[in-house]
Amino acid sequence: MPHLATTYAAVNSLVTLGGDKALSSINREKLYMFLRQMKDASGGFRMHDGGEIDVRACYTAISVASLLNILDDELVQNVGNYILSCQTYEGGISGEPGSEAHGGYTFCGLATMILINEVDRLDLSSLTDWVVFRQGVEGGFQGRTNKLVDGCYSFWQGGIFALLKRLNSTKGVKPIPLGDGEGSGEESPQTTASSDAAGEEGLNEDLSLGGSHSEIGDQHNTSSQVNVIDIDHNHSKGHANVEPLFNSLALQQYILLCSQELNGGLRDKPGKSRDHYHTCYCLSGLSVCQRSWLEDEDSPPLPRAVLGPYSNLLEPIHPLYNVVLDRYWGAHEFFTKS
Ligand SMILES: CC(C)=CCC/C(C)=C/CC/C(C)=C/COP(=O)(O)OP(=O)(O)O
Ligand SMILES: [Zn+2]
Repeated sequence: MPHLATTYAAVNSLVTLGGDKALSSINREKLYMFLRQMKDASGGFRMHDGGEIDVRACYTAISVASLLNILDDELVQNVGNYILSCQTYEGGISGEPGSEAHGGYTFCGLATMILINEVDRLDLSSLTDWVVFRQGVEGGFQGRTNKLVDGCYSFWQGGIFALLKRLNSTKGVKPIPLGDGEGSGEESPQTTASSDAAGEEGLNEDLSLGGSHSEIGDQHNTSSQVNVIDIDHNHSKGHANVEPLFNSLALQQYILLCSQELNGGLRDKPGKSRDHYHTCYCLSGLSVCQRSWLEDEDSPPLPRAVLGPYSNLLEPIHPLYNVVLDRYWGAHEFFTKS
């Protein structure tokens, strides 16, 4: 049975492999049809035929569609309303309406809202307030209030900071219209999340977030205002620094010293076993954390921002999709042309 989680993992894996052979092996027409079949009348998505509707399904569907350049109005319709209905009184986002705010779903919800260009509809101030209190004394993040820290939240919560930082950086999200170019030039509203990260040098410079989606043939209606962002890493502006809204060195300490298994691989916490899931999300969390002082993602972090030897520095990732940044650009170019 096709499933959105495995679809997301497979597409990200192929993008990570990169190259024409891997990228052209994805049947985008059939994948688009699958995504349409998973779309629910509520606006949300199901994980699989007859499966659960939740924020993770919305993210995996929209992320894959965006990465493959098959995102259109039909897929986007009412997703934003569904995600909004999951933002809780605490400020974070739950898996389904009425559930508890959780880091995994908050990342998924925030990233989805950015990808569909509706992030300004969330209460970003209370979301920021919620996430800044999720770092434990151990240095790692917990997924939800009063729970234990766990290495995988280094990305789910740490990735939220990476996204908020870009939204906060005065440059905002530049809408790129699909199809006929209608609506171009409009700036989306700036977010008002905590401005603590601002105030340092370089924050008034342009970090445009822009991208474009093309159609697969004439199949999809892409005529209206479906927008997407790409984080533009092409502006080199030296070493502008912003203070992260969490303790970056403490998180790196937790990942490297508590989550790392001496024989290789990473884990939730000492006493737990290593696995691929925690290895992936601890490393992605470490990568965004090492760059949390940087306003400009294009320049390398200063040595003091990287815990331990500078050889600990990981490849940058794209924080919306969680793929190595270089490979994201390869896929972006490939699917923009084809
Ligand atoms: C794209 C993708 C794979 C998204 C998944 C997002 C994600 C990690 C969602 C969290 C799921 C969940 C119910 C965790 C609680 O488990 P728990 O009660 O064992 O953990 P906790 O005590 O830390 O809350
Ligand atoms: Zn975990």
